[in-house]
Amino acid sequence: MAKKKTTAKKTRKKFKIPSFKLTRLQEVILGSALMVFGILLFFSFLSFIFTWRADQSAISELGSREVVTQNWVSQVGAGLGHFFVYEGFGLAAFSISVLTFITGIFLFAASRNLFRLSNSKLFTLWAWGLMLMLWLSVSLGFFHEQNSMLGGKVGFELNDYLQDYLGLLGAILVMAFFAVVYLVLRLKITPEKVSSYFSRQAKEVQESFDAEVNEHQTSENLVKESAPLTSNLESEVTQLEEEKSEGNKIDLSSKPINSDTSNELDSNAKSTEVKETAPIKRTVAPKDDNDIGMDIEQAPEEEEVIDTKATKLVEDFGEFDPTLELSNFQFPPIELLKDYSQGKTLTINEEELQANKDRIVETLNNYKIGIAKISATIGPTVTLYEIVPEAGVRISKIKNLEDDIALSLSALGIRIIAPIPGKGTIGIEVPNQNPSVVSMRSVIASPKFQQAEKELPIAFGKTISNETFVVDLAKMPHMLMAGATGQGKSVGLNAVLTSLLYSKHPAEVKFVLVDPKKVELTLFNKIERHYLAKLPDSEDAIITDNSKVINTLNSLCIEMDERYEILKEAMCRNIKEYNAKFKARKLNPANGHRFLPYIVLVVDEFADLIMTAGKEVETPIARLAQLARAIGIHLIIATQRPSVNVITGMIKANFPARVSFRVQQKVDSRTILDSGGADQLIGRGDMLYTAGNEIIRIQCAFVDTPEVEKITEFIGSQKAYPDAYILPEYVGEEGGTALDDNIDERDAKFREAAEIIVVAQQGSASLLQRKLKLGYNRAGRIIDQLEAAGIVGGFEGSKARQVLIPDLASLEVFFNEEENK
Ligand SMILES: Nc1ncnc2c1ncn2[C@@H]1O[C@H](COP(=O)(O)OP(=O)(O)OP(=O)(O)O)[C@@H](O)[C@H]1O
Repeated sequence: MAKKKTTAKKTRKKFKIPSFKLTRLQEVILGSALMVFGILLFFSFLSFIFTWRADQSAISELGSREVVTQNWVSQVGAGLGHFFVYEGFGLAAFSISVLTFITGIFLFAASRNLFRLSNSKLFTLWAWGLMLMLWLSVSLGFFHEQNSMLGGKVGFELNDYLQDYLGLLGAILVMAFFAVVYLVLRLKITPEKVSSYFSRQAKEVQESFDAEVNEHQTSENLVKESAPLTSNLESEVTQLEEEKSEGNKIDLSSKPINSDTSNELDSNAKSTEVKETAPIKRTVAPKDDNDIGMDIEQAPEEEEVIDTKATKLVEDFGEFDPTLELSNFQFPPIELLKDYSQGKTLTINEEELQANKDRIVETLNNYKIGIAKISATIGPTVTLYEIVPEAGVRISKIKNLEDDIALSLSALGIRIIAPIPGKGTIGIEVPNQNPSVVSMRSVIASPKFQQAEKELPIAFGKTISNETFVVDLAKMPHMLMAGATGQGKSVGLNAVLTSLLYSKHPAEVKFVLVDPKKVELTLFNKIERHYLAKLPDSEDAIITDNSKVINTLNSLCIEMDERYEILKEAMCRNIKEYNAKFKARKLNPANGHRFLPYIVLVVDEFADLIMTAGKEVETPIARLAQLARAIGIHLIIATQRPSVNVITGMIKANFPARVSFRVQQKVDSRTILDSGGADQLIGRGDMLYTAGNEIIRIQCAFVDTPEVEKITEFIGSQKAYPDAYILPEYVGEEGGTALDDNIDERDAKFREAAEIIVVAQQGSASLLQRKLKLGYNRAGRIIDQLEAAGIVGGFEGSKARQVLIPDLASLEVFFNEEENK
């Protein structure tokens, strides 16, 4: 599925429909011209059908004023008809007039808003329209004998050609095959759909038939049943009279005159009422005179309701497509990224390898460690030498000598892994003399990234064995990133963001960017209305002011709570399940359900933030980190100073994925990775990654500022949402307080809110949120104020509050009284 998606995406990237930029005036003029031309074509063709014989002789002389033609559009009509219908496609040529007319309307009526016909859709319309025309023309070619006009010359010739090679039967089969292809690809008609359509139709017919029959039967039964009742009575009365006259004693109780009949009548009436669930009844007759009969009643199987509302909605409208609003969004093409390797592959310097090997063997020999085998894996920046020590050498010995060996090899960036987990060998990583740059382009283009079946795929770079390293941010679920200044942290953050820009539609992911340095992430301003999220009323989506960060973090906490609430209501455990359910139209948007994009919070310079805001940021960050994974909020926090007062225990415990570029001291490395090694890195994107278990050395992909600029410009120049993704409003401690009925301190939208609540007779904050487009907090505060004013009742748990004012007129009276107080 995901593979299909990527291939589709690839084709979309490769094939670009040329976009002609016309001014609105040009569009109107061109649109009208095409509409007129379409109509002209239509009438030319139509009249050509009737007048072609009469005009045939004039065709060769067209152009001169003296020529008289019968065609309604005169010489032009005769010429067009001759060209398109006679010489061309026969009756199928009408498609051209229709397509031309539609294109005209599209341009004339400002297209997008009225007809939702984008350039690409128009292109598809033409392509399919022309193919259909060709098919029709060739198919009508079968009837050439009867009327040569039907398929036109093209239809006839192609049909003839097919028949020469395939015979009549073969040609018919081929045309039938193309018809099937058209139905399946264009109209999306599959055998399943056809059969489900017919079974639905059959069911409907059956139901209406049943209903009619039952109606009929009820009335008939009533008539029939009343007849035996009267005849029974009559016969019984005569019998009684006879018996009386005969002087016999009569036991009236033995013959309940009408109990049977009335029962039957009852049951008949009932059977029509409960038509669908009526049990199946039958009677087993007695075998002989001594036996008694038995009535058997069998309950019918309950009907399965397959046609639920959701499946019907999906059948009618297809799955919900979150990308529909920006359906023409084009992912940035790979060409925007620079290829730093310029086609060069990793070159192996034999001499360097040999020299390093000799030094390793010699150094280890100095410590009396014999080597049985040594092998090398060449990576982009470092080469891993894997050593199998001679039998009897204890690994702990090598581990203890780690620092000494590193010192003896005396090169920056040496890291000793003793043993390599799962291998039982010892690894020594030695930096290459000529490290190669891992370009972002190479990792984005790699199949590993393109085919990654991940929610939020991040292509970090390449591992030591030169494999592209792709991880899923959604699984991490949060990441800490550390590194001394100038070691590649900002490039790393850009690589993360670029990966997401190349893989996720704006509807699927939103970024909250916090950049106290004010310069690192500013480039992303251009994609504000596509990919960024911000607080309501804030001007810039990228947060550079530390005081605003607190509001944003708290707002994210509110978003988190809201998301949990709607997930609970939808009975989903996580965002993936929820979105799948929403796409399948099982959740009603009228109940506050919506497609939830992932939110990625990126904080650069976290140390700075902690220093200025301390607990105020730490608490919401820790809360988000603890709880936000299931509802699709993921945090990436970067810092230069990975000291314990910045990366506190609480934060560390909730960030299992850690990335470290080169740090100054071993202690920093320990703080971030819980082990040394990051102090031994060589910088320039050389990094260690851990998700809790083993530590992987990666060369981070390099993406330069101009590349990011090009990508953001490409995205920013496309049609965008009207605004950035708006986060819930958060009002700090200083905001209004609850239950104080101070008229002056009431919210500006108090009155409007009161009217909404009274009209709906439902005191719920979410109703206000929806109708007034407010944040959760503000809506909640208004509800509290409404309670204080006596318009709504008290909190009633999960139920909506009671509304104490019955209608708008009473509300008006209420406000008037309040004013006069
Ligand atoms: N992956 C990489 N490959 C090659 N060179 C890199 C890579 N990452 C960074 N560099 C080099 O290192 C320089 C500094 O990188 P970067 O700006 O990311 O550092 P930083 O850690 O963010 O520094 P600061 O914290 O001061 O902003 C870059 O300009 C680039 O030349």
